[in-house]
Amino acid sequence: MTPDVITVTHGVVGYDGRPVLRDVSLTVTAGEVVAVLGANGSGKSTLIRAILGLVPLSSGTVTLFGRPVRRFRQWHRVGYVPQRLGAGSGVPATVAEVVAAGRLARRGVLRPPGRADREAVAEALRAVGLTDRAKDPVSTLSGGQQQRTLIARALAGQPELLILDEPTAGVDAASQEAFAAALRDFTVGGGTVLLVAHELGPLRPVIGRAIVVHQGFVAHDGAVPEPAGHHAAPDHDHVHPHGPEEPAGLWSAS
Ligand SMILES: Nc1ncnc2c1ncn2[C@@H]1O[C@H](COP(=O)(O)OP(=O)(O)OP(=O)(O)O)[C@@H](O)[C@H]1O
Repeated sequence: MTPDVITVTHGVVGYDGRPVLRDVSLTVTAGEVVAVLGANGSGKSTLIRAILGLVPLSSGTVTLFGRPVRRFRQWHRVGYVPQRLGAGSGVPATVAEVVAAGRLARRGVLRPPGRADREAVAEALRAVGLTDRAKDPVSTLSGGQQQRTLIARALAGQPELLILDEPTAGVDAASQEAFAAALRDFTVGGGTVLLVAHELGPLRPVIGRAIVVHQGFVAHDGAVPEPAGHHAAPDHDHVHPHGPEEPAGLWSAS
């Protein structure tokens, strides 16, 4: 049996007493690439942050690699790319330095980087197509390239699970393609991915399953739904996971 990497069981999360996730259950198993979809404010980032133990559940449970997230200590097994961090703004660090920071959880701050660290950084830069920019200050990169730098930083830690919050939002097409290729390599190596997305674009072929969050519940868990405008396609399988009040346009009803 494929081991469970993430489980959420009847997860409830609220801010200031206002419920955001009302009753969410899901399981992600090793080697899956799962997209979390849903309208703005539906709770996608909150779900990701609850999975990482960054926001507390008011009820329910989360496990990572079979351990309750509260007691999870093996953070080197997880790579996290938060939403719109902005690696570059005002930071004089080079691309290679930012990516090398992704090794810290593995080697600790006191030990100087060794050959394995240097190789992991080089491999992560290659995976996202930024090898030729390694020595450039991050601030000189485009927004998409900065986002790729953050993804490389997560990859450099050689995690088993990658969690990414809107990794391709506002990212140029070339960076989206590079990211899709990096994800494919990561999963070929046995990695598991959970990512939040608004539009899948070039990521679409890499995604194996979609979870649609709607009004604090999982409205759909299964095949990747087609976005609006694809209903006439001959292979359209009529997956309509959205609720009746969901605004049209993202994963719209026909
Ligand atoms: N730290 C917080 N404190 C209070 N309310 C919050 C906090 N974080 C998020 N919220 C609220 O919770 C709801 C869900 O937010 P969340 O960021 O999880 O949604 P999302 O689906 O990721 O949205 P988007 O697609 O716009 O990024 C929103 O109404 C948001 O305003």
